[in-house]
Amino acid sequence: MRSDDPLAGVPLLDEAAVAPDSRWIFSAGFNTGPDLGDTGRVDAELADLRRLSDAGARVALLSHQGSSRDGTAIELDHVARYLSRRLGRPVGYHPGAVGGSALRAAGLMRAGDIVLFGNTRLLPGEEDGDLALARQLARLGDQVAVGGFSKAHRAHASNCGLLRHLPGHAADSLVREIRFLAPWAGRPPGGFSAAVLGGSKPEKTLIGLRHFSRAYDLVIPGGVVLNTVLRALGHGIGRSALGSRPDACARAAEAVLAAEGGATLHVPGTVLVVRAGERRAFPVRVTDGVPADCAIVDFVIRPWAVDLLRGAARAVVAGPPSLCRDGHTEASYTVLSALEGGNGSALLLGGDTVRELPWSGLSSTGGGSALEFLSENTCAVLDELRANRLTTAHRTGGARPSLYPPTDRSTE
Ligand SMILES: Nc1ncnc2c1ncn2[C@@H]1O[C@H](COP(=O)(O)OP(=O)(O)O)[C@@H](O)[C@H]1O
Ligand SMILES: O=C(OP(=O)(O)O)[C@H](O)COP(=O)(O)O
Repeated sequence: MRSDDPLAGVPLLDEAAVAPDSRWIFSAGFNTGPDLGDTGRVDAELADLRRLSDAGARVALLSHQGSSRDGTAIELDHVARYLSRRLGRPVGYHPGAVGGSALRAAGLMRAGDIVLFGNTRLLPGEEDGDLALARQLARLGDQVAVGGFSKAHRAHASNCGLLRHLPGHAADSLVREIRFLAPWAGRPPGGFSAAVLGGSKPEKTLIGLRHFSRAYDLVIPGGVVLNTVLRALGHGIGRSALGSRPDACARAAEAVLAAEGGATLHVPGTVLVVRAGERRAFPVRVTDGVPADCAIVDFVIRPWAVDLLRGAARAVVAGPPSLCRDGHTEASYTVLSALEGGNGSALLLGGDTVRELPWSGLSSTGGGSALEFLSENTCAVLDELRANRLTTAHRTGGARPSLYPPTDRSTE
C-alpha cells in the first residue's frame, strides 16, 4: 500500500554516513541571475553544504539557471561568490561541468572543498534528461545529495539523470521543503480555501488551474492563466501573452470551464491593458474585448472575491497575478493586502512570485515544483530517489560503510 508520507522510502542525507574525503555531487536549483534577487533558493542549501564540507567531503556543486532554449543561461560565478560569503569559506567556480577540464578540477579538490561547476543549462541534453550527459556529470563524484527543490518537478540530467548512475539522498533542504508543504497538499482539511494564480509558465495552468479548481473553493486566475481563461470563454484578448504552451493550456482551461462543480472561478469585469510600445495601462471591459494592439497586464478583482480572500482559512498564491515587474500592481497588491488583513494562512509559491511581491509571510522556494507537489503529493525527484534506493548502485554502495543504519521504515 502506498504511504501518504511523501518522504516514505526516500533515502535521506541526514541518515547517510559522510566519510572524510568522500566525493559528493550536490544537485542544487539556484536559478538566480547576477543581481541575486531573492536569495532564498541559495540560502536553503547552506546548512547541507556546510555539513558535507565540515564532514570532510569533497563537494562538486551543480546548479541550473535560466535556459539554453531562450538564451537566458549564463555562468554562475556570482553564485559561488555569494556562497563563499555566506559559508565563510572559499567556494571555487569552474566553468563547465563535463569533460577533461571539469574532471581535472574535481580531481584537485581536497577534503572539505566545495566547487561550483558550470551552469547545467548550458549543457545540451540537460533539459531532456539525457542519460549519457548524466553519466558524464556522475564522474564528478560517487554519491549524490539532491537539494534544489525549485527543479524537483523536472526530470533533468543533473537531478533525476544522476540518480540513474549513483546512489542518491535527499538533502535536508529538500526534506524541509517537503515537510513544510505537505500539510498544504491535496484538498484542504476545512474552512474556505482560495488559490490565486498568475505568472507566465504553463504549469500555472496545466497543474495549478486543474488542481485548485478541483480541490479549493475559489480560484482567481491572473497572469497568463487569466489570458488563457478569457480566450477560452470567447473574449478577445488582443496580443496578451499566452506562454510557451498555449494549446495545451487552452485545452486545460476549456476542460476546467466545462467541468461540473469544483471551485468558483473569478472572472474579472475589467482588465488593465497596455498598447504596444506604450507603458501606461488603461481599463477595458472584458465583454468589450481587448483591442488587437493591446495586452492584458493587470485586472480588477471583484469586491466579493476580495471579501472571500480576506475570510479564507487557507490561500495559495502561485505566480504574480499581474505584471508587477513593469509596475502593474493592482491585482497583486489587492490580493496581498486581503491576505495580510485576513485571519487565515497564506502561502506564496515560486521564484518570481517571491521576488516580485512584497510579502513577509510563508513562502516556498518552488513555483512549478511546489504546484506539482501540492497536486500529486510527490514530484519527479522524490519518485527517482525512491527508485534509486532499490538500485544496485545503492545496495552495493561500493566498499563504503552502510549508508543507512536500520531505521523505522514501517510507513513504506
Ligand atoms: N499578464 C501577464 N502577462 C505576462 N507576464 C505576466 C503577467 N502577469 C505576470 N507576469 C509575469 O510572469 C512572471 C513570473 O512567472 P512564473 O515564472 O510563472 O512565476 P514563478 O517564477 O513565481 O513560478 C513574472 O515576471 C510576472 O511579472
Ligand atoms: O525557477 C524555476 O521554476 P519556477 O519559476 O516555476 O519556480 C525552477 O528553477 C525551474 O526552472 P524551469 O521552469 O526553467 O525548469
